[in-house]
Amino acid sequence: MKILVDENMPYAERLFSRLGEVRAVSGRPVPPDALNDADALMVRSVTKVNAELLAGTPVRFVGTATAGTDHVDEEWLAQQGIGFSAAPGCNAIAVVEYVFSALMLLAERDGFDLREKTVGIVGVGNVGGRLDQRLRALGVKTLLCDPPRAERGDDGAFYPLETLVKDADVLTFHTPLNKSGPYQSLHLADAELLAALPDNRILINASRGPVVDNAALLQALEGGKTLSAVLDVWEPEPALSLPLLARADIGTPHIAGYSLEGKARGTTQVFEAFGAFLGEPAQASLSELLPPPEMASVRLRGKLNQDVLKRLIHLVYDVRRDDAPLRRVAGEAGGFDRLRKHYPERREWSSLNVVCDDGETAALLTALGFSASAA
Ligand SMILES: NC(=O)C1=CN([C@@H]2O[C@H](COP(=O)(O)OP(=O)(O)OC[C@H]3O[C@@H](n4cnc5c(N)ncnc54)[C@H](O)[C@@H]3O)[C@@H](O)[C@H]2O)C=CC1
Ligand SMILES: O=C(O)C(=O)[C@H](O)COP(=O)(O)O
Repeated sequence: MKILVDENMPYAERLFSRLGEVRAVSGRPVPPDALNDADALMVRSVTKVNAELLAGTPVRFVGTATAGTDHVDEEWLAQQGIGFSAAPGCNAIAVVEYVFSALMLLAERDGFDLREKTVGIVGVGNVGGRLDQRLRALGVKTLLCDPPRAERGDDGAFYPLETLVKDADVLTFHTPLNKSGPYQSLHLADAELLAALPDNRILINASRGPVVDNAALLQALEGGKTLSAVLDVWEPEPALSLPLLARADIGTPHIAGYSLEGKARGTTQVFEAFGAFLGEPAQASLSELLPPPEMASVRLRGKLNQDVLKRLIHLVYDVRRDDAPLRRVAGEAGGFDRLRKHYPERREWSSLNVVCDDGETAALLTALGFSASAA
């Protein structure tokens, strides 16, 4: 059994070698000769998986250690009888913490209290749903837009996108990239939506670049639109628009989901799915894989206010850490991918044990996702 894994998939060699012979290769592009004798292929979002890549190869299973699947032609794989698994929700917490990190930064810069803002969440699945929970735990009002869920009759109040455009101070996109169909999300934020957005709003895209029409956004910003833009994903990648990056308030190289925990969950989820495909139960736990965090514990005195929360959030992950390097290298060939490939360790809030002298603070931090206790 020969298993090809993307070289940027942490722990893949260690886990998949329990099931076969592993070879780690580049994902953009996958060396074509590597596919000639591969039985399985484990990719990340940078690899387009389709007939062009796999026709005529012996590959029988494809796993992607990602939540998004727009890089995979699932219909073609099914037609060919090739097994497939993604890793739904693996990095949702990381994306939520990215959004919080960005909002805390803008709140400090522009002098607002997040609890006085309304956050509109477009796409309320693994990411959007967790973001909603944490924002509400903090006392922030949210407005949710998810037509597929609304039409399924899921619990909760769902609003049309127009309502969020009109009433939300922050518009944050967490949909898959649907290029067509009833729930098309390609250019969901288009010139018309941008024109309808009142001044001084915040737009966040940590889903897929083309969910926001990047040319229309640049045109709006160049035309004097007062809008703060937080962009983790770009149209196109990796050759993003440098003028748009220059206008973005925060710009990062598609790393919102790049916590170590998120990446490790991605690998373990596809490892377990491949084991099930082979009929060989395979299990892996994060605790056997993850190293101890660099910063494990802090003591917190008194009540939690926004400033203290911001400092705690930025202690674990500060989005400026990823914004500055992108601005430095975005114009260089290969710069975008290099930052992603050599991504420094980043942990999730749960890795920080916060010992509080106030019980309410400990309870709130726990609800937000930190490991908190009162002592
Ligand atoms: N920047 C990054 O590093 C990451 C980006 N992503 C992207 O974010 C997307 C969302 O991630 P998850 O929440 O894990 O996916 P998910 O599949 O759990 O949730 C997506 C939600 O969007 C809704 N939706 C679909 N079409 C919609 C539309 N046109 N308008 C509004 N809602 C719509 C779905 O009903 C679903 O509830 C992924 O598909 C992926 O493309 C995910 C993880 C990391
Ligand atoms: O899971 C997803 O969907 C993502 O967007 C990933 O964070 C993308 O990471 P790579 O697979 O491109 O490393």
